[in-house]
Amino acid sequence: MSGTKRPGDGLGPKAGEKRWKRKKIAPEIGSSFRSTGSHEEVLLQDVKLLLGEAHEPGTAPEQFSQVELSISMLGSTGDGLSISHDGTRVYVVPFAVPGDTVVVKVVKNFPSYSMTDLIEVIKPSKNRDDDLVFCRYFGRCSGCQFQMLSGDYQLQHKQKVIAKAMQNFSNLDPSLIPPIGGVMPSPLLRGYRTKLTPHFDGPRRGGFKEGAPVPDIGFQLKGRSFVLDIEDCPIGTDAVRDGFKSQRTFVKENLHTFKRGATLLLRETTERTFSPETIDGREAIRSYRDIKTCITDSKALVTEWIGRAKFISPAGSFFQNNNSILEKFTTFVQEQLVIPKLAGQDHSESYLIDAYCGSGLFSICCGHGFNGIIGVDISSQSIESARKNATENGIHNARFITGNAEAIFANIDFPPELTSMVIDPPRKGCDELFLSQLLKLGPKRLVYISCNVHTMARDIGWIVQQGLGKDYRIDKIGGFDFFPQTHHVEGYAVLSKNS
Ligand SMILES: C[S@@+](CC[C@H](N)C(=O)[O-])C[C@H]1O[C@@H](n2cnc3c(N)ncnc32)[C@H](O)[C@@H]1O
Repeated sequence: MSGTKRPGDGLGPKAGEKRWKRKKIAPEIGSSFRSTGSHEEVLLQDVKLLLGEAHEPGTAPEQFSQVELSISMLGSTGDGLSISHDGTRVYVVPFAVPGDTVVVKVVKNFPSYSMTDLIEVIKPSKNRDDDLVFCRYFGRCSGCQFQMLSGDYQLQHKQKVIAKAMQNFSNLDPSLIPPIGGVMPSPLLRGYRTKLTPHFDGPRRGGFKEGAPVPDIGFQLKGRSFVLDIEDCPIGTDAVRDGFKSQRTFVKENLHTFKRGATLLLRETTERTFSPETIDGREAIRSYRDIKTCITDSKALVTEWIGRAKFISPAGSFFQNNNSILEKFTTFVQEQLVIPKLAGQDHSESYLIDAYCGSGLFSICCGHGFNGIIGVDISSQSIESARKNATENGIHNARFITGNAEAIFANIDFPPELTSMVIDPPRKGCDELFLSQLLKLGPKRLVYISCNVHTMARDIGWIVQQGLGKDYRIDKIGGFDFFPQTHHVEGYAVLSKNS
């Protein structure tokens, strides 16, 4: 990519693609609010870090002007960041790496930073390796940000993102934050996503007429509000990629049946057939064969295996979508759930709370050996799957309830000193009602899992602060690379209640 001027061909929008994605106005530096962990808020923390606390925003560059910049930092939102020569403004440059010298076009100005399109890399960083890029849409699609970076570089960056999240969003004294652990790699760096949801826009009213041109079908163009036509996504598993191709054909052939734009569901399902093997007449390790296909009906059931655990759930319901890492991940979570005092002992006297349990991932993969389990999720469909999946996988002492996460506290009769709790909320994190009831109950061990390390930092900061650092201490923080090639990271934090 370096040294080549290719506007509209991998480095920026095509001619005419001027529409800037309409976004909520980003809160500016110094405003106070309960953090939401939004993209804008995270970006602003990085801007603040680069500019320092005391600064007067400098004059904004002219919109659509071109500027040459040196990239000094990779931000937590996955964009390269550069500071202006006078130190008063940050430029946000997609697909840029620290050490790159680039030419950018200014697209939109905010008081302290400017959003840009990358026009040209004139001197590539030693950290950039464009030969690693494996997708022809990279540089225009908003899905991946890091294909030009090695796997190790991505992991180290994500570890820094978690550290910065703790520093900027937890409100904790640094002495209360343990060193951030390394980010565990994903066995697959591409071809890992078991679910993709490409989409297309439709006419404002009246539906697609017979013979109407086929709309672009794909993912959002980076920094714009419209769809980039994508024929294939190599981040998806083979089954999902095949499904993508046939769904594109289906839409083209049946366009007139769509009243408006739509999101297509592509979700992998696995049919596993075992061939029993016997040694000396006794059944031994069973070999199996998997046939993987793509389901597109959100109500149809899909099957997924994690080690020996089998999960069946509706295709449209939530499930972690990098299967290749889930066995390693759930084994890790299981180890963290052991109450330290009980380590090495039979922990049949201990109990598990699975908050935001979905279709039962942690209750089932980590729940063997617990004396009792209770899970909660707002989705009745997921709870129905959790109940069936638990029974099918030999977990017979679990109860699952449908409701807001805090509803679980009225149903718990476990002794808190023998109770571990896994908390895996959606991106927005937990609300204070849930957290305050959690503190009141005081389970001995907490394992917080999140796909948004910023709301995770906010919530565990709150838990620790409420007890003035005396109730809960943070034992471990780190991450798993659920989403290689993207800026996302799955974070975890392990907390113990002081006795
Ligand atoms: C990140 S997913 C985790 C699901 C599950 N632990 C897993 O790993 O498969 C978050 C889950 O929280 C549920 N959820 C969202 N808001 C909730 C709320 N207010 N109370 C309870 N569950 C909620 C969603 O239905 C979803 O299943």
